[in-house]
Amino acid sequence: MTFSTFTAVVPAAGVGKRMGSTVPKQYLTLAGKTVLEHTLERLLAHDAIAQVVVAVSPEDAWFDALPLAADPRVLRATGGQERADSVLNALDLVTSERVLVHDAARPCLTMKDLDALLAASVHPQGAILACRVRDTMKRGDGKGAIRESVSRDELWHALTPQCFATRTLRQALSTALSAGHTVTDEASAMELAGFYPVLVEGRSDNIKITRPEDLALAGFFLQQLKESFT
Ligand SMILES: Nc1ccn([C@@H]2O[C@H](COP(=O)(O)OP(=O)(O)OP(=O)(O)O)[C@@H](O)[C@H]2O)c(=O)n1
Ligand SMILES: C[C@](O)(CO)[C@H](O)COP(=O)(O)O
Repeated sequence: MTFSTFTAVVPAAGVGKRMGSTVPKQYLTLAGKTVLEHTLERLLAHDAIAQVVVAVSPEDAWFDALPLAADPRVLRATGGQERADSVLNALDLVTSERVLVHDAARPCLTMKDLDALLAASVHPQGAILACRVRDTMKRGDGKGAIRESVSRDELWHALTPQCFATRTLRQALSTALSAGHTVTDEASAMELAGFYPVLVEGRSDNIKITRPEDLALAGFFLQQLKESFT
């Protein structure tokens, strides 16, 4: 399948509080390179991705040392206070009509999932990779006990990449942030603006490295993907 060209925005300005490492998690080493390098290589391997804008903290001393930072397809933007601020800053450098946003901390994206998302990106309201929740779901009462069971039939984990018309996403994020909303993914901003992005079922091993145990898990998944990856 051939696609028009996209820019990818990669928010990489987080400090990784939940990871608890001294080096931000996107610069931890995984199978011989940094998490961020794995992520960038996977995006740049796709023919439809012409450029990647990486949002990096102004204090970041690691990014410019990566060989990929000198790649003409890679641009550096200034990260912000929250993930959504970083994405909005990066969008200022995006000139393509459509953009996809992918966490620096998700290094196990497959080409097949990226293909599926880009194929769905013709949807005018946008599209995101997501996977169905597996376990029985409970709502807590806020005091440590169960209030009720919740049907899992309509519940999904929001993954990245998430793909939208650049102008619409910029407007949606900017409006949501100005109104003081907490926006943890791009789809949330689009929802607040009245859009209904499509859910594209992706692989559950496209994990976000969030806690210390996730690093070894991502290493295992990357090894498995290397053996089966097309
Ligand atoms: N101000 C921020 C915060 C996060 N991110 C990026 O957004 C992605 C997903 O966020 P998350 O996992 O929450 O990363 P951190 O904010 O680094 O983690 P924590 O919340 O544990 O501090 C990461 O690639 C992270 O670098 C960013 O670009 N700018
Ligand atoms: C964008 C994201 O990866 C989707 O799951 C997520 O929202 C990042 O933020 P979080 O604070 O780790 O939920």
